[in-house]
Amino acid sequence: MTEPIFSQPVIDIKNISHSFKGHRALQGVSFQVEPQSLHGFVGPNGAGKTTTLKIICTLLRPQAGKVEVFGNDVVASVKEIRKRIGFMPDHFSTYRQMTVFEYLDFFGAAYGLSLEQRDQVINDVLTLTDMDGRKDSLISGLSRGMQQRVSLARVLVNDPDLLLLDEPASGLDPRARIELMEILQELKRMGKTIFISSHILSELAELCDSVTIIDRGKVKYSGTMDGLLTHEQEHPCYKLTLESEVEGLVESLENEPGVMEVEKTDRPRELRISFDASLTTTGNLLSKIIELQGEIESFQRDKKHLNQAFLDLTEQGVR
Ligand SMILES: Nc1ncnc2c1ncn2[C@@H]1O[C@H](COP(=O)(O)OP(=O)(O)OP(=O)(O)O)[C@@H](O)[C@H]1O
Repeated sequence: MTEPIFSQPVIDIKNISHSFKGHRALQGVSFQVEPQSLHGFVGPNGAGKTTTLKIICTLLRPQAGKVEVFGNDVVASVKEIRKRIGFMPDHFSTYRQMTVFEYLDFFGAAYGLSLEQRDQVINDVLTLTDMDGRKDSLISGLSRGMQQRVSLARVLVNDPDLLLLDEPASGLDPRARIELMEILQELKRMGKTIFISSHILSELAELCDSVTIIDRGKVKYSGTMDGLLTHEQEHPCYKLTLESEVEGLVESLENEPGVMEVEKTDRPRELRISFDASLTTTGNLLSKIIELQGEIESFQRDKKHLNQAFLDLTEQGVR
């Protein structure tokens, strides 16, 4: 893994507020995004995600507060910032009657790349987004998942250090979603910082290192994913996979003090166990499982449980 290039936060938001015709879309929002991290930005519809993204990528000036991207002020250093970021909006804009190559070539030219550079860059970004074979396809004929990947390829044309993605997974089927997440992980490995908005926390839980949760224009949490778990950790939930079935294990665990629920998941030999942390510990649970002759294959925190944390923090919760 490469060492972080920047010691300062890539995005530093200090106390920004923004209103539209008297409606307060953002109220005193502050948070930071660390270099080379995958940072989730989660909130229900209308929470203020797009407004914040637009401010970060210099499309909207904050009415109060200060935003720095790579240490540059978003109001004073628009050009410097734009050179280093790539913004992917939540909808595919026009250009549907172009081929994938024409579309990327158009943006490459707009970024001032020469003909030779464009050929090279377009091949690279199509390989990265797994769209090699689709160079000559019309954009209008591509599936939504493929259009999202072309949109991502477009964002990569100027080799940005920071990617800002507005709801990139919305409307994608599970397979396309997984493929997109894999591409984002690869981009992170390449040293890019990725800021990704979503209204579904579970969609980002496995992917992101850190997360900011926003609701009705106010930040409810900002920090590591694991920190979010500890933040709301009164009733933690773990997934247990056993080497082999153990008869009566579910019932025995359910009778343990502090255990709230034990349920079998769709996967073979996998159980989901939630408990009251003030009454028992993971150590107690593991001891009990071993005592009952359970051979443990894996025992890990269930990140889907994060949805509960999100519901606790926001009034509307996840859809
Ligand atoms: N141009 C605008 N004019 C008036 N109101 C606006 C404008 N843009 C956003 N808003 C309002 O500001 C609030 C925040 O909107 P924003 O689009 O930032 O939320 P969001 O979290 O991105 O929502 P969604 O998930 O639905 O896209 C909403 O109440 C929205 O209606």
